[in-house]
Amino acid sequence: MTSSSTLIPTIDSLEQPELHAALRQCIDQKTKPLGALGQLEALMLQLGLVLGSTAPELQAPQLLVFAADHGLTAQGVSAYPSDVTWQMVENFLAGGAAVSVLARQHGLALQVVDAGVAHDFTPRAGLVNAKIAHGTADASQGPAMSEAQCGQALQRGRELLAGLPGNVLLLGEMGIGNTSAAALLLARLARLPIEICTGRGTGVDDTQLTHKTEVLARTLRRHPDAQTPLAALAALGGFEIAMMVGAVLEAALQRRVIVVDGFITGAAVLVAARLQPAVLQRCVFSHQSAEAGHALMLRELQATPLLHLGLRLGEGSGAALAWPLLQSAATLLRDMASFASAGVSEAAQ
Ligand SMILES: Cc1cc2ncn([C@H]3O[C@H](COP(=O)(O)O)[C@@H](O)[C@H]3O)c2cc1C
Ligand SMILES: O=C(O)c1cccnc1
Repeated sequence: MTSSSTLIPTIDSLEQPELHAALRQCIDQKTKPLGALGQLEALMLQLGLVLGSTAPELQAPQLLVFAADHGLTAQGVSAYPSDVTWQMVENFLAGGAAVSVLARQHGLALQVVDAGVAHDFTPRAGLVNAKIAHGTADASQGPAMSEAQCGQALQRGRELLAGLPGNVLLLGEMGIGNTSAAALLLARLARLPIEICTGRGTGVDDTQLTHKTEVLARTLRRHPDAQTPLAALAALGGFEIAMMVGAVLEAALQRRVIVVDGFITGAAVLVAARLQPAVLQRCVFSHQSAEAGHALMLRELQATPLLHLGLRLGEGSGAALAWPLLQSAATLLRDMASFASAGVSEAAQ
């Protein structure tokens, strides 16, 4: 594998005390009671800090849906067959999936990245071929991917960002079995019991959930040495997750706003944050998923999600749904009058 210093960029902390003070002042001087825009005020502040302006403009938002298959599905950890991964990729490209509809509604440029689907696609517009392999190996039997493959996925993820227009990246994913990979990464990197990290994913019943949890517990025991973020990613992760880690790191380096979706995109952000903690300054957490481990993951990341809609879909659907809130935050910051400009009296005393 290429040395991790070339794979992993250094993400500097956004230390900008003057801009921070200017943004706080700007937000507090808007014509509203102090703090009255609630969580949107934190978002306004964050967008200003990431984009380096008291009048930030969100430009050409790009939604990338990273797709891959998982060898662990051989152990019966999902309610759906692996073929759904490539079939849903076709559905994304045909414009019929939930994320396709939402991206169209909101004017988000959508591309599907084949990070490692076990299927050969016909090349076409909207589909990026970044296939590392036809699915990972079964992580209950050995490492999901080699260190070299993990490095390739990180590198490809970084390269995808080069030349991508705009200043916002929205994350999405598709991969039958990937709630298992995400639960394994959460358990290992946050040192949490696998029982509380494991959820129903596509909707496994009680018996299947018990089985899934046993498989994941066994898989963790199979990889006692995979303790660092990169070792855990290679042993337990997936190609779409590894490629998202690279994309998140590069997007952070380029000072893009990163809109995180649910449990699986969150797992990629968890790995990236363990490598370079300052990536979190650039991340907006769109929603809290109904997937059991997601609340724990968000707590681990000290993240406050924007929406609580009981979604458990993935694809980037939550990120797309939260997009109008980011637009509103940026527009309010730019266009709202101040007490002085509007001639409105400030608080008494
Ligand atoms: C039709 C269909 C569309 C989806 N879109 C996203 N997922 C979601 O479900 C999968 C993860 O759940 P598990 O770990 O249980 O397999 C991922 O592909 C995720 O994106 C879907 C799942 C299905 C069945
Ligand atoms: O939270 C998610 O992103 C999620 C949950 C269940 C299934 N697929 C994705």
